[in-house]
This record gives sequence, C-alpha cells and structure tokens, in this order.
Amino acid sequence: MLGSNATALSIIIRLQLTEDASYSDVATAIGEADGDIIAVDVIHASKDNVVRDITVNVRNHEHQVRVENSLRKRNGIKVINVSDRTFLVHLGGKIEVQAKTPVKNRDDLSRVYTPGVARVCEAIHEDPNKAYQLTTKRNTIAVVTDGTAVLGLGDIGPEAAMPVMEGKAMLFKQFADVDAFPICLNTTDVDEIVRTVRAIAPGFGGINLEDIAAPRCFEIEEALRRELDIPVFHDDQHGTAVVVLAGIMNAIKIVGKSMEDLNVVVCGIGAAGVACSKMLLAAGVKNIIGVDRDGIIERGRAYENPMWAWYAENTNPERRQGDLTAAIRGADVFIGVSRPNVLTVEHLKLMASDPIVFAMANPNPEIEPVKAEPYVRILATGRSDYPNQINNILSFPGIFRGALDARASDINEEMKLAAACAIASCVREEELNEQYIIPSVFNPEVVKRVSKGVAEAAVRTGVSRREAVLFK
Ligand SMILES: NC(=O)c1ccc[n+]([C@@H]2O[C@H](COP(=O)([O-])OP(=O)(O)OC[C@H]3O[C@@H](n4cnc5c(N)ncnc54)[C@H](O)[C@@H]3O)[C@@H](O)[C@H]2O)c1
Ligand SMILES: O=C(O)C[C@H](O)C(=O)O
Ligand SMILES: [Mg+2]
Repeated sequence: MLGSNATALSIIIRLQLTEDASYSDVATAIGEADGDIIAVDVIHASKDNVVRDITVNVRNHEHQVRVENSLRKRNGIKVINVSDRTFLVHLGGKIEVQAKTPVKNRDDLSRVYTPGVARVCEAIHEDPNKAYQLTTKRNTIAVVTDGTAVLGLGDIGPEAAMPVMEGKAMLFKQFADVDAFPICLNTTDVDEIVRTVRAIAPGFGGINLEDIAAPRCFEIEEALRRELDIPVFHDDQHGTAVVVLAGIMNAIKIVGKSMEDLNVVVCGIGAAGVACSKMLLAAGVKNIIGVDRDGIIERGRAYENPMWAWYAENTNPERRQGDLTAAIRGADVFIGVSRPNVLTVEHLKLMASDPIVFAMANPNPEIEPVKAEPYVRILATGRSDYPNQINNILSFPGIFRGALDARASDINEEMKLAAACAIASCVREEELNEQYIIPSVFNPEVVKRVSKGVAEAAVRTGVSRREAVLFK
C-alpha cells in the first residue's frame, strides 16, 4: 500500500549565517541529520551576514524536523524559513488570467478597448443573451465559498480557503477547459451570500458552491437555484454524491449485491452526507442509516435542522437508535463524509460479508487505509495516494463542461444521474476489481463521457438553451 510517508520531500531552507558560522557548518549539520543537499543559493551577502537557500532532500516530515533541529542547534545559524514543494507551488497563488489576443498597437487597443468595445457593449445592452457570444460568460464559472467547511478542516475562514478554491479552478481548467474564478466571501450570513452571488452572477455561466457548511449550504443553494437562470451546484453535495453512486454501482457488481438489498450507513450528515443519501435513495437503496456526532438520526424524532428533519422521515426504516456501533451492525456499505478516525476495526468487524467502505473525509479518512484493508472487501478514500479515489474531482469538471456546452439553466437530477452512469462506465466489466472500481481522474474518457451525458440530459429535460450541442 502506498503512503505519503514513503515519498521523498524536497525542502528549501532559508538560513542566515553570522560570522560565527560558515557554509561548512551548515553542510555538517545537515549531514549529521542524514539530509541530502541538492542545491545552494546565495540570496544576500554582506560582511557579517549571509542569507542562503539550501535545497535538501528528506525522507518525510519527521526527517525534515530532524534536519531543521540540527541546524538550529549550531551557533551562528538562524533558520529563517523552510518551504517544501507543496508550499512552493502555492507561492503567489496557482492561477492567473491571460489575454487571448495581444494588444500590440493603437489599432489593437481601439478594438479590444475603447472606442471599439463600446459597440459590443451596446449590442449586449440590446440583447443580454449576446453576453454568451461576446464575453467570457459562456465558459466561466465562479467557485464560491465562505470558508466554513473547507475539506475536513472545518471553519477556517475565507482567506485560508483560497488554496482549495484555486485548486478547484486549476482542475476545472486542466480537465475540462472551464475558466473558474475563486470567490471567497467574508460573510457566513445566508441572505448576504445569496445577495452577493446574485449580484455577481451576470458575469458567469455557472456557480459552483464549495465548502459551505450544512445546513446553510442547503438554503443558499436552494435560493440561488430558484433565483438565477444559470446552473448553481454545490460540489460537496452533488459532486460527491455522483461519484459515490458511480462507485457503489461498480462495487456491488463485484460483491454480487443489489441496490434494493443494501444496508448502507452514512456517517456525517452534512452537505455531502445528505446528498449521497438522497442520490442512493433515488437509485433504489431502501435502507440507509445516518449517523452524525450525536449518534443515529432517528426516525420520528424532531430535529431543528430542517435537513435532519427530512432525513429522519426518509431513512432508518428499522428505527435504530444509538451510536455508530449500533448503526453499522450488518451494514453492507459504510460511507464516511465526516471526520478522521471515527471508524474503528471493531466497527468493521460488525459489518455484513464483503464490506464496502468509502472513507472519504479529507485530507484524512475516517479510518487509516492500512488498518481497514484486512477487514474490508472494497476500500475507497478521497485521496490520490491510494487506489479507488472517490473524489468529486471525477465529476465537477465534466458536469460543468456539459452544462456550459448545453448553456443549461440548471443542473438537475437527470443530469447528475447521467454523470454517475458515465463515470461508472469508464471502468470496463473485464477491468473491474476490488482495487479498481472507479476510473482514474487522469482518464480522459471521464470528462468526455460525463460532459456528453450531462449535456444530453440537459436537452432531454428541457433545461438546455443550445440544442446544437447534441450535434457536436
Ligand atoms: N472525497 C470527496 O470527494 C469529498 C467530497 C465532499 C466532502 N468530503 C469530505 O467529507 C467531510 C464532510 O464534508 P461536508 O462538506 O459534508 O461538511 P459538513 O460540515 O457539511 O458536514 C460534516 C458533518 O460531519 C459531522 N460530524 C463531525 N464529526 C462527526 C463524528 N465524529 N461522527 C459523525 N459525524 C460527524 C458534522 O456534525 C457534520 O454534520 C469532509 O472531511 C470533506 O473533506 C469529501
Ligand atoms: O476538495 C476535495 O478534495 C474534495 C471535496 O470537495 C472536499 O471538500 O473534501
Ligand atoms: Mg469541497
């Protein structure tokens, strides 16, 4: 099994050396800690102090700390900063805006800008639909967050959410050629978020809501879907649910079970948990038990959270009560969209034969894969360093590609179902096995099939405003 600890890290250590220390002290300190120096740069030099960047290969984070400590112990050496390659790729952010045509002279200038641009503005003023032909609207979406449920890190605020939103924008571009802008809002007020997104909507062909905590995410999405004529899609709900359904479709082929007979436990009844449950119910699953931090969502109990009230009426037909242990007894499938380390080996031992476990909390799953593996038939996580990556990255690029191609006004249930079937179909029957239930995110068929399925479903269900898409 792969593990991130096995990966060598290349770190850059910025040091300040006073006259008490020389480069050879640095080399010795790093050598004593078994670090491997790859490159040395001088950043600043004066008579009594030199600043150098030393690039060092280390085995893992613990080894990195050992190298740092060895340097810190030496007289005359001050460690100013340590960056690893992950931090380095984030320097200055991960995306930029590029012009499609150069502006080389006054003639160019008068076309792309004033006075030429004015005629284009007037044309759009006369017919606002022309924004789709004459601006970036047709290929551009906003990735909007309030930073309240960033990965499994929780409410870390809008600035800290930026790296994830930039990452989503990168993936939209690379995988589906969709231009996406990260928009991180400094408010968690439902009405203010709705007002703000409504106000910026004219420039966008779609809105991808991201990492907004439940239950506010449900209200925000519902209001925006009602009010806007462009698709609004909460990725953590539907992007995840689509990939989970695709994974379950393929997993049950391996274990020979049917949707109707599955006993499913969903852990974490937030954005992702509710959407996964709804999609599985729509696909024919009858017995789902939801568990959140206070235990099972009980049928018939009154909940203040309107989504939990809905959940209590539509799941848990056996009326189970108690904690995860009570829920998981006899379960065929565990779907984790909660927090790290909530699932134990003892829980796994209570499951039915051939357990299917999707432990999808990011960045650390509900159970460490190496612990779970001996006790499950099929294991999937949200991470890219293990087999079976169940991550919404498999769905959101293709879903928006298809929706934009169809100039859809919405992303509806049929479009999501088409996306799930398209993802599942990328693994051929003869390829299917326990370690391969879901295609790689790098499989080019995924976006192709998902976008086609989604665009066709948009036309079929009457939400497309561009039927020619079918003849592409
Ligand atoms: N792999 C993927 O594609 C993917 C997609 C979406 C979300 N996720 C992960 O799923 C998790 C939840 O995301 P979300 O957007 O639904 O967040 P959310 O904040 O809307 O929901 C999280 C839910 O988990 C519950 N929870 C917390 N601790 C728990 C515990 N010990 N036991 C049971 N429930 C507990 C919370 O009360 C909340 O209801 C995060 O870790 C996120 O990274 C993964
Ligand atoms: O960002 C991811 O990797 C998946 C998902 O959107 C999450 O919030 O965890
Ligand atoms: Mg997310």
